Amino acid sequence: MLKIKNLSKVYDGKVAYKALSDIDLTIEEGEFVGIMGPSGSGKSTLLNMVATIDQPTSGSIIVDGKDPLRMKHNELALFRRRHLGFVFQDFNLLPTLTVEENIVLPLTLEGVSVQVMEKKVAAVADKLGISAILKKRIYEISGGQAQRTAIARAIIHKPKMVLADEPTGNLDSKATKSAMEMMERVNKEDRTTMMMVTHDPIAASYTERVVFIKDGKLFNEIYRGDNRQAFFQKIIDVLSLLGGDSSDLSSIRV
Ligand SMILES: Nc1ncnc2c1ncn2[C@@H]1O[C@H](COP(=O)(O)OP(=O)(O)OP(=O)(O)O)[C@@H](O)[C@H]1O
Repeated sequence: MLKIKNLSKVYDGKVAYKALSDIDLTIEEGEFVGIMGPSGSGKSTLLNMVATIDQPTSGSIIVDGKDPLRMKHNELALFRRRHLGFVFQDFNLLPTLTVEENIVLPLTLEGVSVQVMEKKVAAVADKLGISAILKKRIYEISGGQAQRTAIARAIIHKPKMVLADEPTGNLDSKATKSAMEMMERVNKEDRTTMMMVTHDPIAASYTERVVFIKDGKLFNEIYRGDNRQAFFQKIIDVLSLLGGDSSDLSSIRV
Protein backbone atom coordinates (compact mmCIF):
# COMPACT_ATOMS: atom_id res chain seq x y z
CA MET A 1 0.00 0.00 0.00
CA LEU A 2 2.84 2.37 0.86
CA LYS A 3 6.39 2.12 -0.46
CA ILE A 4 8.90 4.69 0.69
CA LYS A 5 12.39 4.50 -0.78
CA ASN A 6 15.53 6.48 0.07
CA LEU A 7 13.43 9.32 1.33
CA SER A 8 15.25 12.43 2.51
CA LYS A 9 14.01 15.85 3.50
CA VAL A 10 16.12 18.92 3.91
CA TYR A 11 14.48 22.09 5.20
CA ASP A 12 16.14 25.09 3.63
CA GLY A 13 16.77 28.10 5.75
CA LYS A 14 19.69 30.15 6.99
CA VAL A 15 21.11 26.80 8.02
CA ALA A 16 19.78 23.85 6.02
CA TYR A 17 18.43 21.10 8.25
CA LYS A 18 18.20 17.44 7.27
CA ALA A 19 15.01 16.27 8.98
CA LEU A 20 14.93 12.82 7.34
CA SER A 21 17.65 10.80 5.72
CA ASP A 22 17.38 7.69 3.57
CA ILE A 23 14.15 6.33 4.96
CA ASP A 24 12.98 3.00 3.53
CA LEU A 25 9.58 1.90 4.75
CA THR A 26 6.94 -0.41 3.33
CA ILE A 27 3.45 -0.69 4.77
CA GLU A 28 1.33 -3.57 3.51
CA GLU A 29 -2.33 -3.25 2.62
CA GLY A 30 -4.45 -3.54 5.78
CA GLU A 31 -1.52 -2.97 8.14
CA PHE A 32 -1.74 -0.65 11.17
CA VAL A 33 1.65 0.95 11.81
CA GLY A 34 2.69 3.35 14.55
CA ILE A 35 5.54 5.82 14.15
CA MET A 36 7.35 6.84 17.32
CA GLY A 37 10.51 8.71 18.23
CA PRO A 38 11.77 11.62 20.31
CA SER A 39 10.52 15.14 19.71
CA GLY A 40 12.09 16.55 16.54
CA SER A 41 13.06 13.14 15.16
CA GLY A 42 11.09 13.69 11.94
CA LYS A 43 7.81 11.84 12.53
CA SER A 44 5.50 14.63 11.38
CA THR A 45 7.80 15.39 8.47
CA LEU A 46 7.42 11.79 7.33
CA LEU A 47 3.65 11.79 7.79
CA ASN A 48 3.27 15.09 5.95
CA MET A 49 5.10 13.71 2.95
CA VAL A 50 2.96 10.59 2.82
CA ALA A 51 -0.05 12.91 3.21
CA THR A 52 1.24 14.76 0.11
CA ILE A 53 1.16 17.99 2.13
CA ASP A 54 4.93 18.40 1.82
CA GLN A 55 7.47 17.21 -0.74
CA PRO A 56 10.63 15.20 -0.17
CA THR A 57 14.04 16.54 -1.20
CA SER A 58 14.89 13.14 -2.70
CA GLY A 59 13.54 9.63 -2.81
CA SER A 60 10.14 8.23 -3.71
CA ILE A 61 6.76 7.57 -2.14
CA ILE A 62 4.30 5.24 -3.84
CA VAL A 63 0.78 5.10 -2.40
CA ASP A 64 -1.50 2.35 -3.68
CA GLY A 65 0.67 1.99 -6.78
CA LYS A 66 0.50 5.70 -7.57
CA ASP A 67 3.15 8.38 -7.35
CA PRO A 68 1.61 11.56 -5.90
CA LEU A 69 4.81 13.49 -6.63
CA ARG A 70 4.13 13.20 -10.34
CA MET A 71 0.58 14.47 -10.11
CA LYS A 72 -0.57 17.91 -11.12
CA HIS A 73 -2.20 20.15 -8.54
CA ASN A 74 -5.85 19.21 -9.20
CA GLU A 75 -5.11 15.54 -9.64
CA LEU A 76 -3.23 15.57 -6.34
CA ALA A 77 -6.11 17.27 -4.50
CA LEU A 78 -8.50 14.63 -5.83
CA PHE A 79 -6.11 11.82 -4.94
CA ARG A 80 -5.80 13.11 -1.39
CA ARG A 81 -9.54 13.52 -1.02
CA ARG A 82 -10.47 10.10 -2.40
CA HIS A 83 -7.70 7.83 -1.21
CA LEU A 84 -6.57 9.29 2.09
CA GLY A 85 -8.27 10.01 5.41
CA PHE A 86 -6.83 12.25 8.11
CA VAL A 87 -7.13 12.30 11.89
CA PHE A 88 -5.45 15.10 13.84
CA GLN A 89 -4.61 15.82 17.46
CA ASP A 90 -6.94 18.81 17.63
CA PHE A 91 -9.73 17.00 15.73
CA ASN A 92 -10.10 19.74 13.04
CA LEU A 93 -13.88 19.67 13.23
CA LEU A 94 -16.10 22.64 12.46
CA PRO A 95 -17.43 23.64 15.90
CA THR A 96 -20.76 25.17 14.91
CA LEU A 97 -21.81 22.27 12.68
CA THR A 98 -23.37 19.08 14.02
CA VAL A 99 -21.55 15.78 14.36
CA GLU A 100 -23.44 14.49 11.32
CA GLU A 101 -22.64 17.55 9.21
CA ASN A 102 -18.96 17.20 10.04
CA ILE A 103 -18.90 13.52 9.16
CA VAL A 104 -20.46 14.03 5.71
CA LEU A 105 -18.12 16.85 4.67
CA PRO A 106 -15.91 14.60 2.48
CA LEU A 107 -19.03 13.30 0.72
CA THR A 108 -20.55 16.70 0.03
CA LEU A 109 -17.39 17.58 -1.86
CA GLU A 110 -18.01 14.52 -4.04
CA GLY A 111 -21.64 15.44 -4.72
CA VAL A 112 -23.07 12.27 -3.15
CA SER A 113 -26.90 12.20 -2.85
CA VAL A 114 -28.52 12.91 0.52
CA GLN A 115 -30.03 9.43 0.70
CA VAL A 116 -26.72 7.70 0.19
CA MET A 117 -25.07 10.08 2.65
CA GLU A 118 -27.62 9.26 5.34
CA LYS A 119 -27.04 5.54 4.90
CA LYS A 120 -23.30 5.93 5.11
CA VAL A 121 -23.47 8.18 8.17
CA ALA A 122 -25.75 5.74 9.96
CA ALA A 123 -23.35 2.85 9.28
CA VAL A 124 -20.20 4.68 10.31
CA ALA A 125 -21.84 6.24 13.39
CA ASP A 126 -22.98 2.81 14.48
CA LYS A 127 -19.48 1.42 14.06
CA LEU A 128 -17.99 4.24 16.15
CA GLY A 129 -20.70 4.35 18.82
CA ILE A 130 -21.80 7.92 18.11
CA SER A 131 -25.29 7.36 16.69
CA ALA A 132 -26.91 9.06 19.71
CA ILE A 133 -25.00 12.32 19.28
CA LEU A 134 -25.31 12.88 15.52
CA LYS A 135 -27.51 15.97 15.95
CA LYS A 136 -25.32 17.60 18.59
CA ARG A 137 -22.97 20.42 17.72
CA ILE A 138 -19.24 19.91 18.19
CA TYR A 139 -19.09 22.39 21.08
CA GLU A 140 -21.62 20.24 22.94
CA ILE A 141 -19.64 16.99 22.88
CA SER A 142 -16.64 15.62 24.80
CA GLY A 143 -13.09 15.34 23.48
CA GLY A 144 -13.43 11.58 23.14
CA GLN A 145 -16.67 11.94 21.19
CA ALA A 146 -15.03 14.62 19.04
CA GLN A 147 -12.16 12.30 18.16
CA ARG A 148 -14.56 9.48 17.29
CA THR A 149 -16.43 11.97 15.09
CA ALA A 150 -13.14 12.87 13.43
CA ILE A 151 -12.39 9.19 12.83
CA ALA A 152 -15.85 8.76 11.32
CA ARG A 153 -15.18 11.68 8.98
CA ALA A 154 -11.79 10.22 8.04
CA ILE A 155 -13.29 6.89 6.97
CA ILE A 156 -16.72 7.74 5.56
CA HIS A 157 -15.42 7.78 1.99
CA LYS A 158 -13.61 4.44 2.52
CA PRO A 159 -10.08 5.72 1.97
CA LYS A 160 -7.25 3.34 1.16
CA MET A 161 -5.18 4.73 3.97
CA VAL A 162 -5.80 6.71 7.16
CA LEU A 163 -3.02 8.99 8.41
CA ALA A 164 -3.22 10.02 12.04
CA ASP A 165 -0.98 12.60 13.70
CA GLU A 166 -1.00 12.28 17.49
CA PRO A 167 -4.72 11.41 17.52
CA THR A 168 -4.84 10.82 21.29
CA GLY A 169 -2.70 13.81 22.26
CA ASN A 170 -5.67 15.71 23.67
CA LEU A 171 -7.50 12.77 25.21
CA ASP A 172 -7.51 11.32 28.72
CA SER A 173 -6.70 7.66 29.18
CA LYS A 174 -10.30 6.44 28.96
CA ALA A 175 -10.98 8.37 25.75
CA THR A 176 -7.60 7.26 24.38
CA LYS A 177 -8.51 3.63 24.89
CA SER A 178 -11.89 4.11 23.27
CA ALA A 179 -10.52 6.04 20.26
CA MET A 180 -7.83 3.41 19.73
CA GLU A 181 -10.33 0.56 19.97
CA MET A 182 -12.28 2.31 17.22
CA MET A 183 -9.19 2.76 15.04
CA GLU A 184 -8.33 -0.89 15.56
CA ARG A 185 -11.86 -1.91 14.67
CA VAL A 186 -11.86 0.10 11.44
CA ASN A 187 -8.47 -1.36 10.56
CA LYS A 188 -9.64 -4.94 11.17
CA GLU A 189 -13.17 -4.75 9.75
CA ASP A 190 -12.57 -2.55 6.71
CA ARG A 191 -8.91 -3.52 6.23
CA THR A 192 -8.06 0.16 6.04
CA THR A 193 -4.30 0.69 6.10
CA MET A 194 -3.27 3.01 8.92
CA MET A 195 -0.19 5.02 9.76
CA MET A 196 -0.23 6.82 13.10
CA VAL A 197 2.36 9.14 14.62
CA THR A 198 2.21 9.08 18.40
CA HIS A 199 4.14 9.77 21.58
CA ASP A 200 1.76 7.65 23.60
CA PRO A 201 2.85 4.03 24.17
CA ILE A 202 -0.72 3.07 25.10
CA ALA A 203 -2.01 4.33 21.76
CA ALA A 204 0.92 2.70 19.96
CA SER A 205 0.19 -0.66 21.61
CA TYR A 206 -3.02 -0.89 19.53
CA THR A 207 -1.03 -0.97 16.29
CA GLU A 208 0.48 -4.10 14.75
CA ARG A 209 3.96 -2.69 14.28
CA VAL A 210 5.80 0.31 15.65
CA VAL A 211 8.58 1.93 13.66
CA PHE A 212 10.95 4.10 15.67
CA ILE A 213 12.75 7.09 14.21
CA LYS A 214 15.72 8.83 15.71
CA ASP A 215 17.47 11.88 14.26
CA GLY A 216 15.67 11.45 10.96
CA LYS A 217 16.71 7.83 10.51
CA LEU A 218 14.95 4.52 11.10
CA PHE A 219 16.10 3.21 14.46
CA ASN A 220 14.18 0.00 15.04
CA GLU A 221 10.82 -1.68 14.54
CA ILE A 222 8.84 -4.10 16.66
CA TYR A 223 5.78 -6.24 16.00
CA ARG A 224 2.85 -6.72 18.32
CA GLY A 225 1.97 -10.38 18.07
CA ASP A 226 -0.92 -11.53 20.25
CA ASN A 227 -0.29 -9.77 23.50
CA ARG A 228 -0.96 -6.03 23.68
CA GLN A 229 0.33 -5.72 27.24
CA ALA A 230 3.67 -7.33 26.32
CA PHE A 231 3.84 -5.10 23.22
CA PHE A 232 3.25 -2.03 25.40
CA GLN A 233 6.19 -3.10 27.58
CA LYS A 234 8.41 -3.61 24.53
CA ILE A 235 7.48 -0.14 23.27
CA ILE A 236 8.48 1.40 26.61
CA ASP A 237 11.78 -0.50 26.49
CA VAL A 238 12.64 0.82 23.02
CA LEU A 239 11.60 4.35 24.00
CA SER A 240 13.94 4.32 26.97
CA LEU A 241 16.69 2.97 24.72
CA LEU A 242 15.98 5.80 22.29
CA GLY A 243 16.50 8.47 24.87
CA GLY A 244 15.24 11.90 23.90
CA ASP A 245 14.15 14.41 26.50
CA SER A 246 12.17 13.35 29.52
CA SER A 247 9.00 14.99 28.22
CA ASP A 248 8.81 12.23 25.62
CA LEU A 249 8.14 9.73 28.35
CA SER A 250 6.01 12.00 30.49
CA SER A 251 2.91 11.20 28.47
CA ILE A 252 3.04 7.58 29.58
CA ARG A 253 -0.09 6.71 31.48
CA VAL A 254 -0.09 3.22 32.85
N1 LIG B 1 9.06 23.82 8.03
C1 LIG B 1 10.21 23.56 8.65
N2 LIG B 1 11.31 24.31 8.43
C2 LIG B 1 12.47 24.03 9.03
N3 LIG B 1 12.67 23.00 9.89
C3 LIG B 1 11.62 22.23 10.16
C4 LIG B 1 10.33 22.45 9.57
N4 LIG B 1 9.48 21.51 10.03
C5 LIG B 1 10.19 20.73 10.87
N5 LIG B 1 11.48 21.15 10.95
C6 LIG B 1 12.54 20.54 11.75
O1 LIG B 1 12.70 19.19 11.34
C7 LIG B 1 12.90 18.34 12.47
C8 LIG B 1 11.82 17.26 12.49
O2 LIG B 1 10.58 17.87 12.78
P1 LIG B 1 9.23 17.02 12.93
O3 LIG B 1 8.14 17.99 13.21
O4 LIG B 1 9.08 16.12 11.79
O5 LIG B 1 9.55 16.17 14.25
P2 LIG B 1 8.60 15.27 15.11
O6 LIG B 1 9.33 14.00 15.33
O7 LIG B 1 7.26 15.18 14.50
O8 LIG B 1 8.54 16.10 16.45
P3 LIG B 1 7.37 16.24 17.54
O9 LIG B 1 7.26 14.90 18.17
O10 LIG B 1 7.91 17.26 18.49
O11 LIG B 1 6.14 16.68 16.83
C9 LIG B 1 12.88 19.24 13.69
O12 LIG B 1 14.22 19.50 14.07
C10 LIG B 1 12.19 20.50 13.23
O13 LIG B 1 12.68 21.62 13.90
